[in-house]
Amino acid sequence: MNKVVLVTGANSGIGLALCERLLTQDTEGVQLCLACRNMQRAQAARSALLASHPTAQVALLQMDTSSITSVFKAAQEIKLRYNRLDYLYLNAGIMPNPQFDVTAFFKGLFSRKIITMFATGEGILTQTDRITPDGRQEVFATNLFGHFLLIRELEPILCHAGRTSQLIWTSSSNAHRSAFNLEDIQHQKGTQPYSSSKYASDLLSLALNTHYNKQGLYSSVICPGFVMTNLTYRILPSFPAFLWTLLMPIFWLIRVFTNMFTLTPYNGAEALFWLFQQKPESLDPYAKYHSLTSALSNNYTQPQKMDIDLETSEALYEKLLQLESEERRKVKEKQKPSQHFHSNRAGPLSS
Ligand SMILES: NC(=O)C1=CN([C@@H]2O[C@H](COP(=O)(O)OP(=O)(O)OC[C@H]3O[C@@H](n4cnc5c(N)ncnc54)[C@H](OP(=O)(O)O)[C@@H]3O)[C@@H](O)[C@H]2O)C=CC1
Ligand SMILES: CC(C)CCC[C@@H](C)[C@H]1CC[C@H]2C3=C(CC[C@]12C)[C@@]1(C)CCC(=O)C[C@@H]1CC3
Repeated sequence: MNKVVLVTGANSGIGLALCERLLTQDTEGVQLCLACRNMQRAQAARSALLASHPTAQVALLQMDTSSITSVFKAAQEIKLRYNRLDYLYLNAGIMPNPQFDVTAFFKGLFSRKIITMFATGEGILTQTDRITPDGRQEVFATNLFGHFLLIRELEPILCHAGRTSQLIWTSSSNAHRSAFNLEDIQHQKGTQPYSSSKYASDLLSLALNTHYNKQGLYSSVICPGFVMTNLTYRILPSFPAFLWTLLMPIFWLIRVFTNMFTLTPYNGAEALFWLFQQKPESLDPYAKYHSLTSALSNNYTQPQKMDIDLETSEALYEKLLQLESEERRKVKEKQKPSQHFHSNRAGPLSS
């Protein structure tokens, strides 16, 4: 039977490269669903995939992970379209208003931390977050919470007796414990919402394994390395695309010192693709699976233990469940006046 695979943020970068790789491996064997916020960009991605794989099954779904209503609506639509979901790639992500600290970068160049700086971006990047119309921090809502709600809504088609399903998070080497605070999970106070959201996804993946493995649902985390995509181009907005291209020889040279410079979306998608081929029961819930590219341009996937613990992951999970209840309550409140007219119809969010 065809595997049903849903990818969020599938219209560009690493998400799109993953779709291309999945179809190249087995065009007829997968039913792809590209979940994107912008349908024009989604259409363009679908056309590109069909151009190289004309017989492939590629469906589109509108979903903005930063919007609670959009996530609930998309989840309803998914449950109508599919009665099983084998792989859910939680890949959509943003790093808004990045600020690149040039002084810290030059200091880093002459310090012992130079390799870590290039591999993780640690110490040289901050961001200014925004508030969504739902009143949540945008980075938290987009990268983490929208995905959490989606998983919770899709539980009936992800958890099936006698078979397994996989959740696969695109995390980052930029995920740091120091950027995350259990008392401020949305990162309202700090200047590293991106790092915080990615560390939270590492923790959440562990908690999801704790709560769902017995129902056949497994969660894993990957790091794509440093990849040239829309997200990274925006880090230096005054830097035109051709200058990035001119820097490529330097980046290839850096690969000699860190294999995290995967650079292309194809290479960055290596671990996402590798996990597709693994038995989920054999995976380590404490490991982050890294896409790596050697100096000779060979791609491979390597697990690395994450700096996470069960207690913090459970505490985060509890807080997310609380936020989820709040959101469900708000949605029910909004639905109340119309219930008067549709009293016998179960609403899409009645679960
Ligand atoms: N590039 C890198 O070096 C690294 C990237 N990552 C992670 O990889 C993932 C993919 O990013 P990458 O391919 O690099 O960058 P891209 O910007 O190319 O891809 C991000 C994707 O997420 C989508 N997206 C953003 N916000 C939303 C939203 N609110 N709702 C739905 N979709 C949304 C984007 O859609 P749209 O086109 O409409 O903006 C786009 O399709 C992200 O999670 C990122 O954090 C992790 C480590 C390193
Ligand atoms: C010569 C200079 C202009 C080179 C500047 C390089 C930096 C902009 C990059 C070096 C390491 C990169 C990196 C990221 C962003 C860009 C760098 C800081 C990420 C933080 C992007 C998002 C991630 O999730 C992890 C990346 C780690 C490495």
